[in-house]
Amino acid sequence: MNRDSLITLKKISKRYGSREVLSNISLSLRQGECIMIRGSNGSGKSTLLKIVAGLIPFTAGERQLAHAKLVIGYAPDHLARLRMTSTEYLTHMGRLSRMPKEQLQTRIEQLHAFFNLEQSKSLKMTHFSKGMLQKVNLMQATLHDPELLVLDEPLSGLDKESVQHLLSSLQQIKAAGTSILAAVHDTLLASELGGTTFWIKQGRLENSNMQAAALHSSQLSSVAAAQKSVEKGAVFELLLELSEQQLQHLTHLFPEVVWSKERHGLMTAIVLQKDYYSLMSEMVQQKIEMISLQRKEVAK
Ligand SMILES: Nc1ncnc2c1ncn2[C@@H]1O[C@H](COP(=O)(O)OP(=O)(O)OP(=O)(O)O)[C@@H](O)[C@H]1O
Repeated sequence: MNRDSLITLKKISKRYGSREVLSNISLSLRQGECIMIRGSNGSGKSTLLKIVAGLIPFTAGERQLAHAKLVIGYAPDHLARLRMTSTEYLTHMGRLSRMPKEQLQTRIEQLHAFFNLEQSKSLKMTHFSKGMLQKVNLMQATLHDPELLVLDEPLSGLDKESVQHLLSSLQQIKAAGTSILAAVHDTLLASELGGTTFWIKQGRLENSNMQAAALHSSQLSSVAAAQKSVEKGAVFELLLELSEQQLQHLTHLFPEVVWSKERHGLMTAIVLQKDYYSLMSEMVQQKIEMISLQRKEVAK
């Protein structure tokens, strides 16, 4: 195991019955690092996160921790609207893990202040909005001040204001040195927290930064090399001006488009031929401004 790594997965595979969901996955996460995991529904993101968090067993491979007492916080993709207050819920969670009473009380106070939920700490969670529930979900994950935070789609289904609150909380958590591993459906969290994005495709892990770097090269040969594994034909490089919401929308509709941030808030999209016409028509509908377009032929 790399000396700087908090956690390393080596050739991990996971089967549910006869179905292999994860195949030969290797991944290493260092202190302070952020890693985003993307993939279509059912591709195995949650399964991978639960393995990292130590919540489920795996079929083959190795999971190595930097030290035996590594604290990992895990936030599932949603928290139920429980018939208790956030204080009662967090107290219950803290007691389950035998946190000393006074330390637990202080920490719960701190977390309500940090997530701006002080006003609601005596309110039953049945009255909470999705954004408030997601904050409590993050509060339970950070209760023990984890070195690694594992988050399953932390921003999904939230309104713009809740997203902004959570993003700034996560930025502060990251700035304090916590490593973050998150399953995400779009580029928003990655663009705010930075780090590396991986895709799970057919049970295997692919590094999308490597894919993007290869596709970005002005050398036609490297475009061809990156493309070869996907399909033959042309690729299109678009420079676009679009809002975060429009970016999320397009990412959701076209998961194979590779995005990267440029200066002055512009984005480059590398688009495969098969997605090109539907992406263009979606852009017209969304009134997205295109600054430039380049077609790059791939030699067959
Ligand atoms: N406990 C389980 N028993 C059997 N199959 C399971 C179990 N948990 C998950 N699966 C299956 O494993 C596959 C991967 O599921 P997983 O929840 O990890 O995907 P995901 O990428 O997180 O999906 P989504 O984006 O929809 O949340 C799916 O086909 C799912 O049905």
